[in-house]
Amino acid sequence: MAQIKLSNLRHSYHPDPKGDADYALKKIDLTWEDGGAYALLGPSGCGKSTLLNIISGLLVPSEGKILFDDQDVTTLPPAKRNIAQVFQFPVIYDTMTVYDNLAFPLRNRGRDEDIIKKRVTGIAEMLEVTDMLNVRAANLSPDNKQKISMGRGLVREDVNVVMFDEPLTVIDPHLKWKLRSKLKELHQRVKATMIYVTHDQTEALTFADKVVVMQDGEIVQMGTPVELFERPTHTFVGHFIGSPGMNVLPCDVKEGAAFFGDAQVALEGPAQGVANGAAEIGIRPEFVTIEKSGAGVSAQVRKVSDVGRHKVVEAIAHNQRIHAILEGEAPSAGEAVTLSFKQSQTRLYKDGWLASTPGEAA
Ligand SMILES: Nc1ncnc2c1ncn2[C@@H]1O[C@H](COP(=O)(O)OP(=O)(O)OP(=O)(O)O)[C@@H](O)[C@H]1O
Repeated sequence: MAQIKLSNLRHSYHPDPKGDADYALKKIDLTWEDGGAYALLGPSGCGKSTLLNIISGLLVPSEGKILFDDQDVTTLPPAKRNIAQVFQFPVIYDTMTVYDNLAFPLRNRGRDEDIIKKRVTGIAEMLEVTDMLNVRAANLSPDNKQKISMGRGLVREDVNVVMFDEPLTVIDPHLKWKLRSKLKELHQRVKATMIYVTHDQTEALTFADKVVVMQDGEIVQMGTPVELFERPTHTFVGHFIGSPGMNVLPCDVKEGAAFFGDAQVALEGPAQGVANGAAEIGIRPEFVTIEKSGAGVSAQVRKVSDVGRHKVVEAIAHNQRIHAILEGEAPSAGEAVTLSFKQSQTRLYKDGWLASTPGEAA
């Protein structure tokens, strides 16, 4: 196992990159601690595979370094990096038994059969595939094949990192949650450094202790699932995480106070150093309350969706769509209402980045 450090990393697929727009990875400084369970989360095209390929050695970055503990591996080929990878589609040998598939990475490294047996049966037990050990892999269902593929990634005890690249793509939706929680349990037992790449927030938040959120070649936040939910440091994180995501509303800042339309909105705390002019208010739907009348932002209900555990209300105010999550009774579409935002959860963002701090507002 190892700590993995990415230092001043940039990557461009252009032969002669000019500006930031030519870089698939803009500037990455990041440390993955030894034994951590990480998710790398972001939309399609944000640079996740590029970053993964740089860590695995399939790609040499245009600039910067990769360190495994203190060893500089920037130009080392994949075979010399001692990593395991689990891909979107199962990588297993159909003609071999499940046992031989799991044993393969160890036999490849010349391990004793005694040790192999111990590791293979241990991993099989964790994955709940012991009864399949003598079955030929060709006869397995797609999700069992992917389980074995994961097992092959986890069977070696000497890897620096295990990387999962969208490993649940081929899994039936009703089995996804099962494999997701299995993987989390495996991490707790195996204690290897794991990086799980996905564009699915549920997968990222259930698997990882820490989630790295990427957008457009940049890391916008690294934090625990709770941190990402409670204090998104960028509006992209607020919007991308949550269902529905954070409301991001244009506002006007005057001497540190934020105005949405003509109403002042009380912020969580001071927004020091934010110049007068356009900015954004961020408030999660969980912290928007709706009253039939009273003080607050005047709005009109556009739609109410019953999603089982709660209702999601979509209201319009100053031409902006605002979501609220309600547990009890909800208003009807077309009704005039007033919205209020829980002050301690109302944040100010400037140019996308968090600009308010908790405490007494100015
Ligand atoms: N081999 C390549 N040559 C040129 N451009 C590339 C190459 N691979 C990726 N890119 C570009 O680099 C950017 C990042 O792509 P990358 O595949 O790393 O993103 P991603 O987040 O993994 O997306 P996805 O989830 O769709 O795989 C994109 O703009 C993509 O078009």
